[in-house]
Amino acid sequence: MSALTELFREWIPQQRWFGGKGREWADVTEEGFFLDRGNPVLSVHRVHIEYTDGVRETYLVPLSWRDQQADELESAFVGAVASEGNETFAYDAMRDREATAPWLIHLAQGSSVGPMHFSPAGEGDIPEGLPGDIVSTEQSNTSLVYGQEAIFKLFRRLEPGLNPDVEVHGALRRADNPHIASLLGHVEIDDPSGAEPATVAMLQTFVPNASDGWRLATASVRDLYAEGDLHADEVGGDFAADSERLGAATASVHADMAEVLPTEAAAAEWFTTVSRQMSERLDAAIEVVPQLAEHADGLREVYAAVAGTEERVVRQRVHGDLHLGQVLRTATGWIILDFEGEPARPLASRRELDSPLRDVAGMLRSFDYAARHLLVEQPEDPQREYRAQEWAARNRAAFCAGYSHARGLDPCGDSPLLRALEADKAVYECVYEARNRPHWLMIPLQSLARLAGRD
Ligand SMILES: Nc1ncnc2c1ncn2[C@@H]1O[C@H](COP(=O)(O)OP(=O)(O)O)[C@@H](O)[C@H]1O
Ligand SMILES: O=P(O)(O)O[C@H]1O[C@H](CO)[C@@H](O[C@H]2O[C@H](CO)[C@@H](O)[C@H](O)[C@H]2O)[C@H](O)[C@H]1O
Repeated sequence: MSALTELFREWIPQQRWFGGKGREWADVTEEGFFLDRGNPVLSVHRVHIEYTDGVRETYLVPLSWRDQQADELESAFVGAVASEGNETFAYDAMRDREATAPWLIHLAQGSSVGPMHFSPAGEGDIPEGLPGDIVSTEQSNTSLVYGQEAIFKLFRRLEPGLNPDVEVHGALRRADNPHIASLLGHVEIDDPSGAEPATVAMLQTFVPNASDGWRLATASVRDLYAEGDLHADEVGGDFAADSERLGAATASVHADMAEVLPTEAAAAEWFTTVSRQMSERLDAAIEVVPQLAEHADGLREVYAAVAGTEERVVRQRVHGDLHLGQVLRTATGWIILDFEGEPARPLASRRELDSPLRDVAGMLRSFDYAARHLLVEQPEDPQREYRAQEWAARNRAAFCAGYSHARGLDPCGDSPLLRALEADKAVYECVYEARNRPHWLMIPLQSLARLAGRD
């Protein structure tokens, strides 16, 4: 094994963006090239990991190289490598500000470097020459903000094919949708085995002076808890009007996606397939989170009800992982981000036509999350639990009303599919939390008691 792959074996599992947590590594190889030979030198590596369960994944890791250790970059240090008698020091290039300019310079020029191809969208200015600052929120990918003008998102896990984030943003821009940020360009890398190129990165206009929905919603919940006996509609930080606008923004995005991307009426087999897939996902999730087993019977009934449904659903492209952390509130309204779907799903399945209720369910789950997350670190308090539920119910209803007014169809009626999609999302969240934030596992687990019909 090369010195570099040894470093990756140590360093990658500790990175927030690494999706293979909890899996044992069987083998690792890497292939790299130089993207920029300036100071510092910038190299890009595709790291191919094979796990003992046979699954293979490829991650993208850009490194910056220095002749001496840089104290100010201590938290970005990956390791030292000896070459021809000298030691060079490798850093996480996304945290090394001096190594961030080449991405935009190449995008502005539309260059190709080795296997990597940079494509400007031809709309809006690319602020080349500026350094980028890493976005510090918890992320599946890694983003750099360039001078509050543009945001560059590096997709860490590579798969052949155009990333839906680039594809959908491009389509919604053509539809002139007001609830998205403009696409400024994207980057692809050739596949070594001749498959379609993988999308490496996306550049978008940065939305300044905005707050994300999670921050706003949880501030509203905090206000409610601070106010002794008042109800959600009586305290200053009521979020319902914003939830309603968010419902309308979601409906607008769905309507445009259905207009400019393919659609298809759902046939009976689709409901059967969705029901089976949910059950399979539950089986896999129980392996990771054994506590899910106590809800399994109830959940299987909820999923079985989907197979027999006669709902009229038009399948279309959807967001796929819509939650309060994916929406930004500006002075004028909501912007929806990150159309790449659930990061753990294979790319092909993230591009499949689906029910828009998948996104409605994601957002309904998120209201539940926002309401409950403060309870996790508190001793049990039935009064607060009641208020959390009240807050969630109020905002869920407002979101549905906003969606319904804007699209002329109520997404939240008594739908077996919606209930099953909510349960399926909560099962996904249990696995996500067990792997990334075990202290939050209780949030989706407690919701599952309700969704599986035990509460
Ligand atoms: N166009 C944008 N303008 C302003 N902030 C953005 C923009 N795009 C993303 N962000 C910020 O970056 C965070 C992560 O972006 P996101 O696309 O959701 O990445 P990930 O796929 O890693 O979750 C968002 O929660 C938001 O705070
Ligand atoms: O934003 P990502 O694409 O990285 O999505 C993943 O991480 C999310 C957490 O950051 C996770 O969302 C869950 O926690 C949110 C609060 O942090 C909450 O608003 C969501 O409702 C809940 O699902 C998401 O599931 C995961 O895919």
